[in-house]
Amino acid sequence: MKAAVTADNLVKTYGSKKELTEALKGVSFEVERGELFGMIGPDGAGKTSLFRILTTLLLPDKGQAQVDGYDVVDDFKEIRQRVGYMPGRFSLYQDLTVEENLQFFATIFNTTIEENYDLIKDIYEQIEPFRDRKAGKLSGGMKQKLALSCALIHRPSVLFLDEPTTGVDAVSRKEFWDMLRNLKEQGITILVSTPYMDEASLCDRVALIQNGEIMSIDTPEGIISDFENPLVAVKADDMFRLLKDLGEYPDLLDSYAFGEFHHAVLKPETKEQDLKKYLQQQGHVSLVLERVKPNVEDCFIALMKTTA
Ligand SMILES: Nc1ncnc2c1ncn2[C@@H]1O[C@H](COP(=O)(O)OP(=O)(O)OP(=O)(O)O)[C@@H](O)[C@H]1O
Repeated sequence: MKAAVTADNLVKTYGSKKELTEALKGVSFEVERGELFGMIGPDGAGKTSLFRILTTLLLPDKGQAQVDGYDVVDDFKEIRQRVGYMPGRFSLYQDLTVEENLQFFATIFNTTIEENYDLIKDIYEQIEPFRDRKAGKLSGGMKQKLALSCALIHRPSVLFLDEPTTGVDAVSRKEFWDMLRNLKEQGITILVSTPYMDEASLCDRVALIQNGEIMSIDTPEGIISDFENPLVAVKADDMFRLLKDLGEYPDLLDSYAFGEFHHAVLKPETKEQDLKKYLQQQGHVSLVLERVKPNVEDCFIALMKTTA
């Protein structure tokens, strides 16, 4: 069976020669049917450009892509019937009510709410009590649920969600990922983009994207297992001076602020105790230094440095 999505060397540039932005610099990847696939990268990495190409809203300059077996340029009409797309800024009609929005999306896809209600039931039921409220008057979490219901109402086989959890509170974010897992169980292939590295662990596989290039594609566990060097978390009273002193330690590969700690990547074979002694000699007080397991954000930072 063919993959749900195949991208082969996609290139997209904006602007003219004077001011050229290379949004995608030859992006290739595949998503299997039924996968929950995360495209993870910061603002400006190229995620929106990529999703727009795959949903036939933007033409690539070079390269090819297929969605559900159809070519994104030649077969755009077929693809539009088969994909659901939830853009970063929800594509809701603010002046229409919840129910009118859903009705509208059902009508343009030549279907009815009733026909596919089983697919959206669990999601839509949560906002149904507000079905007469204008979309513009909904909370962020409710808008997100309505936008997802609208993107699903024609029962797409591949669903593209562009930064669906950006600016959404932690509880709604968690609920949203639970909804995605339920949809995956119903056989829908899902591509979701996010700038939140902690959401990587919720995907089957992820691609880490930066500056229009995919740096790595793997399961979240696979990405983490590629991080081979010892990693320590360090904190002390003077965090600013601590980062500076870490930067001067010869057996360190990298150091960066990480929440309430700094993370320090040691050269292989380097002993944490030696680093601790060095920092104590530098006069750091309330020093805490502990070996930690890397997470996807550490891997992203390490890959950024090696591909820069
Ligand atoms: N219409 C456009 N004209 C010029 N430059 C653009 C246009 N759209 C995007 N870009 C630039 O292309 C690059 C990739 O943008 P894109 O929106 O695809 O990335 P992104 O990862 O989705 O980030 P964001 O979350 O900020 O949308 C950025 O440098 C952006 O400024």
